[in-house]
Amino acid sequence: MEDNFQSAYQEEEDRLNHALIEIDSTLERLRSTPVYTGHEYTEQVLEDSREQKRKDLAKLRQEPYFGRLDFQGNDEEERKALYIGKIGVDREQVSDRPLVIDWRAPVASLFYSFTGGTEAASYEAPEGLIEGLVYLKRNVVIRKQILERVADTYNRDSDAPAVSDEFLVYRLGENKDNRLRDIVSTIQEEQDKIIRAAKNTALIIQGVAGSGKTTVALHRLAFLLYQYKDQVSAEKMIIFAPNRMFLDYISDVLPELGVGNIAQSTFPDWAAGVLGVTLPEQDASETMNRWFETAGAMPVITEETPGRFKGSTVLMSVIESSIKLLETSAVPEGDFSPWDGAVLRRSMILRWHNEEYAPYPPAKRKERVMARIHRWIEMELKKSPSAAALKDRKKKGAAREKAYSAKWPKYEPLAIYKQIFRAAKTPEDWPAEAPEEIPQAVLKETVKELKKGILREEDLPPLLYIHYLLNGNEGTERFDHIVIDEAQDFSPFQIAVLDLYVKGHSFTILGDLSQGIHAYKGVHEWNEMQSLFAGEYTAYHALTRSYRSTMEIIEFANGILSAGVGSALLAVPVFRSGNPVRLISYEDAQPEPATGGSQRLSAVRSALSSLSGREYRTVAVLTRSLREAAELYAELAGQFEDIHLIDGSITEYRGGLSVLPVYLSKGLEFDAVILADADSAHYGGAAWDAKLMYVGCTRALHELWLLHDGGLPHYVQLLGDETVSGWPVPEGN
Ligand SMILES: Nc1ncnc2c1ncn2[C@@H]1O[C@H](COP(=O)(O)OP(=O)(O)OP(=O)(O)O)[C@@H](O)[C@H]1O
Repeated sequence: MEDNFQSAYQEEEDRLNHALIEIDSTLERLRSTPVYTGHEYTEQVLEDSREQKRKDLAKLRQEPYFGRLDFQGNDEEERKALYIGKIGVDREQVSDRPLVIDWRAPVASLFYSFTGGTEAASYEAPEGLIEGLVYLKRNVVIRKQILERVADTYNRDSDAPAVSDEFLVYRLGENKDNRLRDIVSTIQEEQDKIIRAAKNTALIIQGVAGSGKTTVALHRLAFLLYQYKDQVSAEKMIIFAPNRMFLDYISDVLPELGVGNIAQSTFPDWAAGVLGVTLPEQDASETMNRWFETAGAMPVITEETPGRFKGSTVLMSVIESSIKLLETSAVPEGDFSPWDGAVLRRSMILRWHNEEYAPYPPAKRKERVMARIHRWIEMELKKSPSAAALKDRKKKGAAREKAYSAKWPKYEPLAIYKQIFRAAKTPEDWPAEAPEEIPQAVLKETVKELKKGILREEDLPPLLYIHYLLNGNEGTERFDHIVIDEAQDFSPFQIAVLDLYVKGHSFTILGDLSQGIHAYKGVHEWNEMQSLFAGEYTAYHALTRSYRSTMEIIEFANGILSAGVGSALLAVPVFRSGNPVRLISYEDAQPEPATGGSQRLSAVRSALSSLSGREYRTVAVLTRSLREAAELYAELAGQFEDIHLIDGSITEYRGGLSVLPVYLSKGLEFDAVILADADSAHYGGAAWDAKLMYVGCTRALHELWLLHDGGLPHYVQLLGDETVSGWPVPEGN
């Protein structure tokens, strides 16, 4: 075995040295080719491709590839060793096998989809299905041109021809820094299917915590840009994520994959841009803080909860019919007369409005009709008998034209939204009552808030929809692809509106219903979103393996889900074992006795000292509410270095020690997590509380400690080997 390993290592080292020599000589030749600066188009294109290659090779020199796949197609005479890297590089002779194959190339899919066994494997190539045998799947770790590791995850000639998880487990065991990273060397089969799925489909992905949803979505964008180069461009893709700090956290992955310029935004920021309005900061919204503040504070959620109703397609239909009503009665009553003696019949104006300009959306239609009226006035003016009459008519005409225009409905989204809820004066020919589909409670609350000028996140999809119905999507280019992360917090209405701004329903929608802590506005079942699309335009995938946390943490978190939520969406761990989850009561005797402050504070301090003293790069203290996080941070700040409070306004994730409320930790991960206040006084018995605790626990990669006052919620269960109680015995005892 040792000998095999030595020879494999030697073989790869030789291959690496050859590859580096080849890369260097190509690079040198390209660098010595004079840069073309002339105006000849073909030469410019050639220069662009040379420049791209210079850049690719310079990047590739450090880490040319990460994998090797030995494959022999049924039609081929011998097996080939294919080296797979982040960037593909062809050899000088096009007929030669590429030096490095891009991980997104069709043949590279075998590296990910092959699951072992002796049977033939196949992949889809442009020329059709290619079948053959895989002989070897090998991971190589190269850092700064040095071969650090060689691991065979499959070898047809060995006794156990199954793909092993060993290399994956090694990768998962590493400590993480403060950024999400690419996973090209260890993409798993279930993830690969999503990454390579066809473009014009609304993909809906339910993935357990830590199943790689965010990571997969980013790799999928890189794949789409490669596979559909002529149809999509990075500038026309967008990622929606829950907050600006999260966007910062994921911001390194795409550049690592060689992809730039993809827009990243939160939904409110993007919506505000389209609507041309400025919104107040959403995150610290009073509702959220009120609900997250204490156990059991969450009201019962029904279809009449404002967030749920405003996110429903019922409101969408109400808006549609309201705008139709407005449109049919848009042309003011009576003929138009710019001055006495000149009359433009209403029937003519109606003809322009209802027939000639019918294809335009209402606001544009009004613009066209008014422009036509203006031209008519100018023609009429030419008939003026004298200069004095002309002057007088011009003045009168302008005033009456303005007055006539003012009689049209006000085609402005907020004004119409207010009118639909009857929070503003409605046109005379609208029914006096608000549409009966709007529940009374929603009506009352919305009217109150709109009158005070308060706009909430859930008001944005209706406003955008009104904007779209009035103006079309003129001025806003349609996206080639939209990614929605944490999609369980999105509403069907949001997706339906976004569908108006994307070509071919090209969506990647990812989320986890078990993490639906914003259920007062988000979806409760994926079908609410899937049913928006015709069957052939949508597909559903489930990711069930969790890659983030150790087995102990996953089993523990699964316990919370099944006992607290009754959910069947449990995570399957990768076999990576770590320390047991630790449950520590404030009363437990501490390794270092308290030095002032409450027992609780002293327990948090001890836990933090103990965990930050280990080799972990990121440690988080999670509280139930923002207020508690701020208070704890104030107590801890003087004692610990590199400690940060994360509140809703933070835009940059700095790593180190973080103190934050659980609901803001969604999507992030930390080497170690301390859940402060993991007791029933903070986490009540409701499913929602259990979900919140589940989110907190699943942020941990290697270590999870729960501190409590002795009263644990019913869903926190002491499992056999996966949990221990009390403080760890100090080293040396
Ligand atoms: N195939 C893989 N190989 C190595 N690491 C992986 C793989 N898939 C996921 N990971 C790692 O697992 C962790 C979780 O990934 P990610 O944050 O994308 O998951 P998620 O499903 O979005 O999680 P959550 O819903 O809990 O926020 C990351 O550290 C990621 O690098």
